[in-house]
Formats: sequence, C-alpha cells, structure tokens
Amino acid sequence: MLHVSMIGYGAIGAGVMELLKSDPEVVFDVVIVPEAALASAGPMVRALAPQARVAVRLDYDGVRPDLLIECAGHGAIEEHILPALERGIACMVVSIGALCEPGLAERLEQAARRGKTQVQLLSGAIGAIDALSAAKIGGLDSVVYTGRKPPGAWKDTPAEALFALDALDGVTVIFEGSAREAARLYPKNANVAATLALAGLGLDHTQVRLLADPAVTENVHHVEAKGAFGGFELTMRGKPLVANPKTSALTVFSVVRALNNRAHALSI
Ligand SMILES: NC(=O)C1=CN([C@@H]2O[C@H](COP(=O)(O)OP(=O)(O)OC[C@H]3O[C@@H](n4cnc5c(N)ncnc54)[C@H](O)[C@@H]3O)[C@@H](O)[C@H]2O)C=CC1
Ligand SMILES: O=C([O-])CC(=O)C(=O)O
Repeated sequence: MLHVSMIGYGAIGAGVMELLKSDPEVVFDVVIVPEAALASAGPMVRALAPQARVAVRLDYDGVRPDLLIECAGHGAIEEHILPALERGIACMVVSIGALCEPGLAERLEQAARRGKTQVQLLSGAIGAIDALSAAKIGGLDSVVYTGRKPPGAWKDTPAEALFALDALDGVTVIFEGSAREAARLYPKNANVAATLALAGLGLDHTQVRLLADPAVTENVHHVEAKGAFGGFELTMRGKPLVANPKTSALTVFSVVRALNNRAHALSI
C-alpha cells in the first residue's frame, strides 16, 4: 500500500483522486491546499478519500508519506517539494515548466541527493519521453516542438494582451523561441515544452512554437526529434479537461499511471 500526500486539489488533483478512489493500493493521507481553500476543499476531498486530511503543509512530526506528489503550480515546488526532498521524502512533479527558472532543476537534484531520495518529473500531457531521453544518450541534433491550442486556452496568459483571442480567424503564432523563454512567459501552457527540453536537448536548445488555432478543439502537441538514433515525429491530440481547458486529460492519466507504477507489483 502506497501512502500519498498530494499538493493541489484543482483540475488534475481532483481528477487523480476520482480515478484512484477505489484502489486500495493507493491511499491519500494528506491533500495540501492554499489556506483560503481549506474550508471548501475539505468536503470534496473527503467524499473521494474519507481518511484524507486537508492541510496547508506537511506535518513533518507526524506520519511521513511514502510519496509527495505536486499537482498545484510552480510556487509549490519551492514551498513544499524542496523541503520534503531534504527530509528524504520521494516526490513527483507535474509543474515541469517551473524548472525553467535558472538553477531550480539543480536544486531539486541536490535536495534529493541530500535526502537520499528521488524526484520524478512526470511526462504529463506528452508522450515519447522515454524515447527522447534514450535518444539523448546517443546524441540529439534537433528537437522542435509545436503546441497548438484553441484561442480560449490562451486566456489569462500574456497572449491576452497581445491578441484579440475571441476574434482570431486563423492560426496565430503566440510565441516562437527557446523552451526556457516559452516556459518563463507561458508557464501554464509550456509544461510540455519544458518536459521535452529536460528530456532532450535542454531548455536553451529546444525550439518551441506556440499557436492559437480557432480550428482546433484539442491541445495538439507535435514533436520532431533527430539525432544519432534516427528520428521521430509525434502528434498528440489531447482532450482538454472541462475543469481547466489549459490542461489535457492525459496529464491526469499520467499521474495515475505513475502512482500505479509505484504502488503495484508490475510496473509499465
Ligand atoms: N506536465 C504537464 O504536461 C502539465 C502540467 N500542468 C501543470 O500542473 C499544475 C496543475 O494544473 P491544474 O490542476 O490544471 O491547475 P488548476 O489551476 O486547476 O489547479 C491547481 C490547484 O493547485 C492549488 N495550488 C496552487 N499553488 C499551491 C500551493 N503552493 N500549495 C497548495 N495548493 C496550491 C490551486 O489553488 C489550485 O486549486 C499547473 O502548474 C499546470 O501548469 C498542467 C498540464 C500539463
Ligand atoms: O496540454 C496540456 O495539458 C498543457 C500544456 O500544453 C502545457 O502545459 O504545455
């Protein structure tokens, strides 16, 4: 049985708990939410996991979780993941875009090393991370990522000030540049760019194009990688979550897969 604490009860967190509510091998003990959400999150969390406690931070003097998983946002890595790693708690992270901040990936690694544990960066909305990181061993020449989303997925981002999103009548290039810059400017829409970069050619050498396309209803992720291994092209057409159209449903499934792989005897 895997005892899990989770940070964040938003679109991903709620989706994960819903899918795992009947799995006796994965037990949610603590769900960490912002102080302002304590009262509202409590009944929703307990409806899915009656044993779970809702809190604003981990209680390190109490029972330690086997695993702490972040499904919250960039700030949660600094606030919760780094201290947990230092204390030897294994962690998983979905807000991969946060790692565009210079030095953060190294700090995570150092904290995990000091705690003699591990932090796993989840594949989230994108696939083929296994192939890309294996290809990196042989040497990569180029990785080009294009993220295409409906205009509504760009609301509440800097694109809203630059484009009339509700009036777009064709494909519009929102951003073109490095994965590091994409993740800095569009943190909630560039987790995939950052994940591909960290698995492959790095944040400064992974080329990124972000598009708003009124003709699509899905979050379409296209990757083209070339190197000593040969090449691959991947297109994912991710259905957005109703609770958050910036987030593809596959992200929830990738978290559940990762938890299943830790909790169950057979891992794939
Ligand atoms: N790796 C990937 O492919 C993907 C990663 N993401 C990332 O996953 C994260 C969660 O996404 P969603 O669930 O769709 O977002 P959401 O906005 O629906 O939910 C996030 C929840 O976390 C809470 N939260 C934020 N900071 C917190 C903190 N410091 N402590 C506790 N709770 C905190 C918020 O109050 C909110 O309820 C975001 O950072 C998003 O960018 C999203 C999609 C794909
Ligand atoms: O499709 C998703 O779930 C989110 C996304 O594009 C990203 O953060 O890069």
